[in-house]
Amino acid sequence: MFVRRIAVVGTGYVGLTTGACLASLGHRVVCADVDVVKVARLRAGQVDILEPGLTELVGEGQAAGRLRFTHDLTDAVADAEVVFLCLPTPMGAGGAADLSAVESVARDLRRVLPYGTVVVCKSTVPVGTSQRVAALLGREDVAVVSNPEFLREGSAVRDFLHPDRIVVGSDSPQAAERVAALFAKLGAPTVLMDAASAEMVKYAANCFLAMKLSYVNAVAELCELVGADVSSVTDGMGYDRRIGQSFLQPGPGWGGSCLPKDTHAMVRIAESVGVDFALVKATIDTNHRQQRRVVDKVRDAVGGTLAGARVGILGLAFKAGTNDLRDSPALAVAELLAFEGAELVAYDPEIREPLVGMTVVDDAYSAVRDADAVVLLTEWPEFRTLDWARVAGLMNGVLVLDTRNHLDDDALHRAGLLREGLGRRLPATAG
Ligand SMILES: NC(=O)C1=CN([C@@H]2O[C@H](COP(=O)(O)OP(=O)(O)OC[C@H]3O[C@@H](n4cnc5c(N)ncnc54)[C@H](O)[C@@H]3O)[C@@H](O)[C@H]2O)C=CC1
Ligand SMILES: O=C(O)[C@H]1O[C@H](OP(=O)(O)OP(=O)(O)OC[C@H]2O[C@@H](n3ccc(=O)[nH]c3=O)[C@H](O)[C@@H]2O)[C@H](O)[C@@H](O)[C@@H]1O
Repeated sequence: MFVRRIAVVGTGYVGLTTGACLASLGHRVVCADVDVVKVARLRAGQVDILEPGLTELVGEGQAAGRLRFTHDLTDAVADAEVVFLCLPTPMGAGGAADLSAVESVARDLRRVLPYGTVVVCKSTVPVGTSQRVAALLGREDVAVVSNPEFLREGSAVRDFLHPDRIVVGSDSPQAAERVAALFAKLGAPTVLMDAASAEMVKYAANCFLAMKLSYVNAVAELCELVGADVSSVTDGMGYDRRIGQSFLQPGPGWGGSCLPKDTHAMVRIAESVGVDFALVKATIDTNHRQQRRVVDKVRDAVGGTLAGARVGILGLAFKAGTNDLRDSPALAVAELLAFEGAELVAYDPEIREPLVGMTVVDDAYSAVRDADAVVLLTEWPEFRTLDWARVAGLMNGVLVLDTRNHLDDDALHRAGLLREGLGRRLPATAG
């Protein structure tokens, strides 16, 4: 394998994982970030995001002299052969992706890139961005490649090192080959295509995943009404290999730093070419409906009005295994509950920071104390093994709304609690 000199711009979930993993594959990597505090912490080996294996890889890379951090872009790219852009592309005005970070770095790179560098856009960006980056770079000698990233938070390193596929798109086949070669050691299926298609793959994949989840949440609602059990339904569906078992778990709505923004961006991409992407719009609407359904259930549980009701919240992160709160459905539900006057006490094993509209406490038992109802919003394993008799003794009410179908019915029932999951009928009696 060729060892390449690589620069990675942006050291968030994607950039840090990319940098540390490429260094672990033997490449020489310099990571740049505008956040000087983050750079200083990374130099000291301190990784602030919860990603198994990442701290170790950062330490090993630095110790081996293959991984370095800087806040100086010029320094980072000084002798780079390939430069990865792993910059944020948050939801901007009207739902479109905000490309300001990508564009500003492209402008800055114009004068400092060594001759013949390949610039790789790993950020999720609308079709045409590679061309836009090429125009901003304004360098005939520099090729631009789209290499969308498919890792999930909480398993970023594993996903990066064992990807289902690698997508590399460029209007320069040589540049695409050069980028694909960086990952050769991973032995993953590599799909080469033009830049526009690669940019589209990322949105098409994330929107498909979101659509699958909204579909299953809508099926869960129907199951409640017709008396079916969504777990059995998805089990029965999932054995069909065309459907698959994964990504069929109902929840309080899907969230996170990407599915929400990418579905909105897709709607805007479609609008920009005169298409009304009704399917993706319905996917987003169904997600909001799911969050409201959770609130309706909590309201019912506390006697029809949330004003003055005390609600214990278990879980705030957008899914288990991460401390990321960006676009967390738990926060969306909490906001709706607070809007109706509920008093919220929340616990999440990985969140300690104070949050507006609720009291964040240090343990689950403090969260459920005096609660008229408890709602589980993130599927942390530790919630399965709570002492439910203790919970029952602390609570004021008896209902635990389990929006992740994560808890053991019998354990709660034995403690005299009423557990309501999603997508199944309410148990008739509590103990
Ligand atoms: N978080 C995820 O699981 C995934 C994210 N993506 C995409 O990857 C891109 C990056 O996402 P994340 O890593 O989650 O973002 P992030 O917010 O975790 O990290 C972005 C980093 O870029 C830095 N930054 C911002 N402006 C900069 C500039 N001008 N120069 C240098 N550094 C700068 C920030 O300080 C931050 O450290 C986005 O387009 C996202 O949609 C793609 C796949 C997975
Ligand atoms: O572009 C991105 O940033 C990434 O977005 C998602 O990854 P991630 O945001 O880490 O989270 P997921 O594991 O996909 O979960 C998203 C949301 O769906 C929910 N979910 C997921 C699976 C499921 O069966 N049910 C369910 O409700 C999760 O709780 C979470 O709120 C995609 O899975 C990644 O492939 C993609 O790279």
